[in-house]
Amino acid sequence: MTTFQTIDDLESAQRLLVRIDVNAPVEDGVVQDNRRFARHAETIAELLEDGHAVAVLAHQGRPGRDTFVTLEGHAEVLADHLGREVEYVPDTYGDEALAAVRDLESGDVLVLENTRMCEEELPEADPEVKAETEFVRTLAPEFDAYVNDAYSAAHRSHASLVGFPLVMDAYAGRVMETEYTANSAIREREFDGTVTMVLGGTKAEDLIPVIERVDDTVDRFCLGGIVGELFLRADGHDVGYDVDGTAFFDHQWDDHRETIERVLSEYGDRLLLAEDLSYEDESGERAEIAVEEIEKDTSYLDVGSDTADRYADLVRESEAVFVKGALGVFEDERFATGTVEVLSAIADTDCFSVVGGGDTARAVGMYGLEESDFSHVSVAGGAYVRALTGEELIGVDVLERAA
Ligand SMILES: Nc1ncnc2c1ncn2[C@@H]1O[C@H](COP(=O)(O)OP(=O)(O)O)[C@@H](O)[C@H]1O
Ligand SMILES: O=C(OP(=O)(O)O)[C@H](O)COP(=O)(O)O
Repeated sequence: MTTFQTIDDLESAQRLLVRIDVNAPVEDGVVQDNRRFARHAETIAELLEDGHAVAVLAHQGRPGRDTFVTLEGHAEVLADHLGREVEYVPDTYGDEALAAVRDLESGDVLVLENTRMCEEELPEADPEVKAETEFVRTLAPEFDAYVNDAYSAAHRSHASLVGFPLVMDAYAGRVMETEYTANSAIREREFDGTVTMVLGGTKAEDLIPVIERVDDTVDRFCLGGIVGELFLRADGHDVGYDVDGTAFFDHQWDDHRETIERVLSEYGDRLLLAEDLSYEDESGERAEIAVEEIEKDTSYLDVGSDTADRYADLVRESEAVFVKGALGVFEDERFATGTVEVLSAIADTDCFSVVGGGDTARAVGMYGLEESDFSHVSVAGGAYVRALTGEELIGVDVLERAA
């Protein structure tokens, strides 16, 4: 049961401001399609069929990262999924944006510029504060209603996610509704056998607090990716440092060192770290090294084969497996071993399984696995792991308040 209004409750032919989350990988400046586009395209198609006019709000990347780009490419990917023209305007709520919004007619869809290019979108603040921003105050009167479909960003208290429901009618889109229902239900399940959580990816800051909060439901954690390297650093290995200009490790280490060290010492054998890692050698080939021998100046891009085999064996013995984040840079086939071996092991068993993360979910399709091999493939990462712990999502909370 949802406690917010959904798009089923909308009157037809409205002017809608629709927040989606198509935050996606960017390679050489070009946005890559991921599962999020197809899922949100279904919501938008349904809205257009009902005669609504749709202006889309979304973010991409974080300021300062090379994935922080405009939404021009996103509009093209959405247009491919929808099979119709999608206008893009390089402005979010200035004169150009307002002119384009006023021209919208029933059945039209327009993508506004990356919300994170507006100063008032970030940083996080209370919904009441965000509702007072010029961003929200300028756009809200242009629309009949606001639809939030961005479940995967619902853990962020940013203007485009939490400001609008406080000042106008607000509804959940299909992705918001289905992801919320599926992820909330997971928490109610009980498992007789071993429950394994596989944690990787780049956003250690989202995962480290979760490890402690799911402590009583998860029997063991298999770590890889950036989060795994930070734990290896705490374990005394020369890894988990920013090298070659990366900005993944040091700030997350500074912010979470205490928790990482505490979890490492308290969890013992339940917390599994990589025993070998993989990197690119001088000839551009995948090479592997045992963690005892690793050197500080190398970028490690995947767990090694022994670690991948060990994690896959543990998955095969489990009754439930939760995955968030990739064990390596799976987008590059040379460093996909850890992620793909573990996902394949899950797909081959009939355990209850959830794979989460906008980027990680993409690995399922990229390497010939079927979504039907998993109990649930979530397009959300940080929001899904928070749902597992029963933590409230602020973006959902404001929709409930609006109802
Ligand atoms: N060792 C690593 N170095 C750099 N990137 C990594 C490493 N391991 C995993 N990744 C990256 O993590 C990304 C997925 O992590 P993240 O964005 O946190 O998760 P998601 O979007 O799936 O929630 C993948 O795109 C992968 O390339
Ligand atoms: O991709 C997202 O989260 P995820 O990687 O946890 O799935 C969301 O778009 C949130 O992005 P953010 O983590 O930069 O705030």
